[in-house]
Parts: sequence; C-alpha cells; structure tokens
Amino acid sequence: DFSVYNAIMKGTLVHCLSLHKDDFQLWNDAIVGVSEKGTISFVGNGCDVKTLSEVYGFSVDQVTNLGRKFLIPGLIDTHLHAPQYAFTGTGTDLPLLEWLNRYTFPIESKYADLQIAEHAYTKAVKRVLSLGTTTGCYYATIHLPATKLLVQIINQLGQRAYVGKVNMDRNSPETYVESTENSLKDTEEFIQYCLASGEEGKRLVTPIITPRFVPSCTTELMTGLGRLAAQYNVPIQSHISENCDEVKWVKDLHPECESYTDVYEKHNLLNEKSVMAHGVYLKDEELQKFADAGAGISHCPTSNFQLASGVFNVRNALDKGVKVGLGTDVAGGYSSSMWESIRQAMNASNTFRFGREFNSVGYREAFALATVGGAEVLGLGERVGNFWPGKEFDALIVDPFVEGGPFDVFEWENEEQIFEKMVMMGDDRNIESVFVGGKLVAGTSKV
Ligand SMILES: O=c1[nH]c(=O)c2nc[nH]c2[nH]1
Repeated sequence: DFSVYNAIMKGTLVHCLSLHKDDFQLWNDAIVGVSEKGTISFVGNGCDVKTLSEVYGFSVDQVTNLGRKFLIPGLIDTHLHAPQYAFTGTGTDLPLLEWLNRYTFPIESKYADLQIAEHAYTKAVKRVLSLGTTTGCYYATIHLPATKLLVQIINQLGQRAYVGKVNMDRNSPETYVESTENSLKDTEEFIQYCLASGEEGKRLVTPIITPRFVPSCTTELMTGLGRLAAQYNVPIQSHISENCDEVKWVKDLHPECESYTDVYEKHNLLNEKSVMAHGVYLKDEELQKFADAGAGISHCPTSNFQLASGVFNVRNALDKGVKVGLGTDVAGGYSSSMWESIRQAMNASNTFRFGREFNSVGYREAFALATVGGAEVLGLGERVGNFWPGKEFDALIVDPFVEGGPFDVFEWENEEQIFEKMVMMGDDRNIESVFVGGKLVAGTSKV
C-alpha cells in the first residue's frame, strides 16, 4: 500500500486554475507538499526551497526530485459506461438507436451474472486508472447486485467515482427492462448502500441517479427519480440530444414539452447537480436553461464521431456560461483514454472553424476541460481538478522521456512543447504513477 502522505515533490507542475486559457500554469521547478491526509498542503517555487522548508517545517533532503517529469492533476471522465468497456473498439458501424439494440443492450443484460460483472468491471476500472483517470462518472446496468459490486471494486481499487444504477422501464428489450416500481425501489436501496459506505467527504463513491435517457423512462419513473434526487440530495446523470433520430423520438414521446431539456426540467432532473451527456443538438434556448439551472454537459467527442452522432460546439456552450467537462463515453467512444477525448475535443472544435476565424479549443483548454472542467461539472471543484492547496492530491506523475514511449523529445524543445506532445501523443506508457487522495492506485512510485 503506497502513498505520498507527508511527502514533498519537486518537478514541472502543469494545471489549470479555470477553463480560461490564461489560467493554464506550467511551472518548472515547482514544489508540492502533500499532507498526512493526502491533501495538497502547499505549492511553491522550487527556487525558494529553503524558505519553503522553514515556513512549512520540512527538511530540504526530504524533497523527492522528479527531475523533468510532470506533475499534473488526475483526469476526470464525466461519462463512461462500465459494462460497455468489454466491447470498446467494436460495433463501430451503427448509429445510436440501432447500436443500442444490436450491441449495447444484449451486453448490458449479461450483468445479471455477477461473475461476468466482477471480471469485466475489474478490468474496466484498472484500465481507466492506468490511463490516468482518477475520477470516473459511471453508468452501471439496471441490475442492483452488479451495481453494488461495481462500487466495491472501485473502492478496492481506490478510484474516486460517481456510480449510477441505470433506470429503464419502457422501449427496452424484454430481457433488459424493469418495472417502474422495482426501478425506484432498487435505486433507493442503491443510494442508501453507497451513502452507508463511508462518511461524507471521505467516501470515494457517490451514488448518482441515472435515468438512461428519456425514451427508456416513463413519466412516472422520471418523476420518482426526481423525487429521490431531492430527498437524498444526490447528483443526476442522463443523456440528452445526442442524435437526430433520438431527438425526434423524444419530441414524439413528449409533445407536451417544449424541448428535450424541458422534459428533464419538468421532471426535476435538471439542476446544479445534473450531468447530461452529449447535448450535440441543444438549441441556444436550451443551453440557456442549462446555464440558469447550473447543470453541466459531458462532452464526449470520441463517441460523437464514432456513432456519427454530430459535433457538439463547446465554444458556444462555454460562451453561454454552461459548465462543460469531457467524457470518453466508453463504448460509444472507441477509447477509454481521456487523452483521446482531449484530442477529439480539439478536433470537434476545429470543425466549427473550417474556413472561418480561429476560435477553436486548443490543447490548453482541452486539458482544462478534462481536469477543472470535469471537477466543476461533477460538483467536485472544491476537492479536485488542480493543485490548489487544500484539495485532494489526485495526481499523475508523467514521464515524457520514458524508454520506448510513444513520442520523442528533442534537446531544443521547451517544457511547454514537451507537455503539448504529451497531450497530443502520450499514453499510459508515460504515466508513471497515479494517485487518488495521496494513495498510489496505479503505476509505480519512486516518491
Ligand atoms: O452514447 C450513448 N450510450 C448509451 O449507452 C446510451 N443510452 C442512451 N443513450 C445513449 N448514448
């Protein structure tokens, strides 16, 4: 059991104080102190190590020198489906609604079997941790026992997470559907199970209410889930406006509502604790409702490209004051790597400037979306996302010079260029250590 409690590290620190591109900070020779609780006690300039050692009461030889390795915040995946991990990178030939019926529902229905769940969930969580995802916002399946098991696995492996038991009581296959009553009962039991697993503030896993999307939930179910969300003061996640056929279907199902956003709003499922995935086809008035409600969007560009859903305009949403984070959306997304999501977010944003003024999300902003952006969307802005003192030490040690790594570094390149290469070309070979709350959860630590 390795940890960096009570440790002091010197290295190149890269993080973002906010989503604004001027709030990107890269400090050569930074010093980061981690408390005995695994939180960040201070951040300073390595040139002042002597003064810092007097102020914070450590001895200079206690400092671990990481050399030219980077110290960066852990990545935050605001949308992924744990049961779909097993078929990531396959089933790339169908649009959303056909893809759900052909590939997704048959696989998810297998998680009634706890052996399958244990095997696949363990692989999924280990994989995303090794890629540097320190917080994941997960969908499980409709099955209560397997969803509880996912919580246990995440707790054992030490990841920070939101986990939702999926709710589906209409328009679903016979083998993968539940009654409204059972759906609500199991959801409440799941919430209580998670909340009982540890004290607020110390628990790694938070329960999240998870109506799959409007087409698979009746009004009665959505109303009940809105009530549970309020009663237990827990977050909510769902999908919204991902694909044209889906948007049209929701319009047909709910002629009484003005928009897709309005359906969630009318069922008390749109508030400052909501994380809605995709939002590709949201109209400006709907984005305004998001901004007014303080609801967040999980932008999942890898998935939007793979399922040919459409392209979300991040810049427009940010300009409207909407909170945005990034998600892999495994397995709509072909990669469980948040590094891929960062790159695809840049590509997605570039499509809006073909032949026009340069206004895309660059690598600094995309990195910010994957860290501070995700933290805000999940309501964890006070606890994770960057190296602000007092926050949890959810961090990665990244080695851009690793033997056999995915890119080369040249003598004339400066630290920012090297970091840019990491963002654009890096992978788990470069990730030496992954810490959650100061605890080593993947990789090896030489600290
Ligand atoms: O990308 C997606 N993945 C899913 O599993 C899903 N369910 C509803 N809508 C969805 N979109």
